[in-house]
Amino acid sequence: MTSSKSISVAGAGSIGCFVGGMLRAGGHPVSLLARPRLIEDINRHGLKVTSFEGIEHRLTPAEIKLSDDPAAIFAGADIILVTVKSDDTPEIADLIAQQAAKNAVIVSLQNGTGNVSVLRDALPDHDVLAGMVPFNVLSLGDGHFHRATSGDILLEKDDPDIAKLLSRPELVFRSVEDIEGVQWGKLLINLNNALNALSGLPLRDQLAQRSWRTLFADQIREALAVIKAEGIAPLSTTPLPASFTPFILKLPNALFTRIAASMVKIDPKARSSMWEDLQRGRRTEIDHLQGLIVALAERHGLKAPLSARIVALIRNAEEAGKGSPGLTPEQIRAVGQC
Ligand SMILES: NC(=O)C1=CN([C@@H]2O[C@H](COP(=O)(O)OP(=O)(O)OC[C@H]3O[C@@H](n4cnc5c(N)ncnc54)[C@H](OP(=O)(O)O)[C@@H]3O)[C@@H](O)[C@H]2O)C=CC1
Ligand SMILES: CC(C)(CO)C(=O)C(=O)O
Repeated sequence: MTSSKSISVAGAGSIGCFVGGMLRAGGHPVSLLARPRLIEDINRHGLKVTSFEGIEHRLTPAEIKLSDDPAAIFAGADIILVTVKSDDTPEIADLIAQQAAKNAVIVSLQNGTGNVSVLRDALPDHDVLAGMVPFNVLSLGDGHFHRATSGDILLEKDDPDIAKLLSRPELVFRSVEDIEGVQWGKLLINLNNALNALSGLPLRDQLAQRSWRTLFADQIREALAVIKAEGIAPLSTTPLPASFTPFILKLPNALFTRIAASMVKIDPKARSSMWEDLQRGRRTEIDHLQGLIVALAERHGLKAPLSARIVALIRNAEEAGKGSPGLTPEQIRAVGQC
């Protein structure tokens, strides 16, 4: 493999634009499959990628290929990064199947645990790799995408090593042996996406409050029991084992803040991707997060009342279409006395 690869982003939004922009700044030719409104934004303002540590790159529209036509974006791609929301994976997989060369490597950079099997089923002739993005990216408008928390992108081990090829000091990709464990570990962390979306608070303000962390911890405990029944061992992406996370979350504010600060950097603007979905009136990924826990609980004859409650509250918020309902942890628990 040569060092510069032609990279296509399948579904440019927060993650696709940030990762795509950083890879372009690192010298790879990058093309983005995007909606017309985003193409218009980037054509007008350029693509700006920034990060909480002070990184900033500005790319002119001439430096990045943009189109809403999958044929124009996927033909000639060496690597296709899938960055659509989970409900859109079947559709994007079909578009890739129709337009991409067979030697294109497909990398899912999505949350949830089911996207890679959807891609593999639709793309049997392709090498499909699982990936996991631990950090938060905000779409700030006018073609500006801001990375608001820390962490390296983790990829399933492959030969040749795609992680090594894509990695650069400003955006590290690392290959890991047990990507499935990592995905399940991330799912536990993503249980807070819905809480953050329901709260309407920036992540840092939300997690600074013990009552929110306790609710998050209770959800993790409920999910861990279900995941264990499924025979899965989730892997933590922090130095602490996944089973330890609820204990840390329940610590008093000052102690929690000190421990959390040593593990993750988080700037005041960070919010979950589900909050962004509610704000924009889009369908969320709730079925792939708490919804999956509820489905697995049913399969094993277990109960997951807290997850079920949160699914219902997110559904209500999606239907209302008014963004975050701004609930408190007490209001969330009171809905069903959890
Ligand atoms: N945002 C974050 O901070 C993080 C997100 N993730 C995960 O990464 C994945 C991507 O999330 P995120 O970047 O936030 O999602 P976004 O919704 O911001 O981006 C996906 C984009 O793809 C577009 N899209 C979908 N289908 C097509 C198509 N056929 N042609 C052109 N454009 C298309 C969507 O448009 P439209 O909305 O109009 O359909 C949307 O703009 C998710 O699984 C998420 O959970 C992981 C870590 C952090
Ligand atoms: C914020 C983060 C990184 C963890 O909740 C995320 O994965 C998301 O927003 O989807």
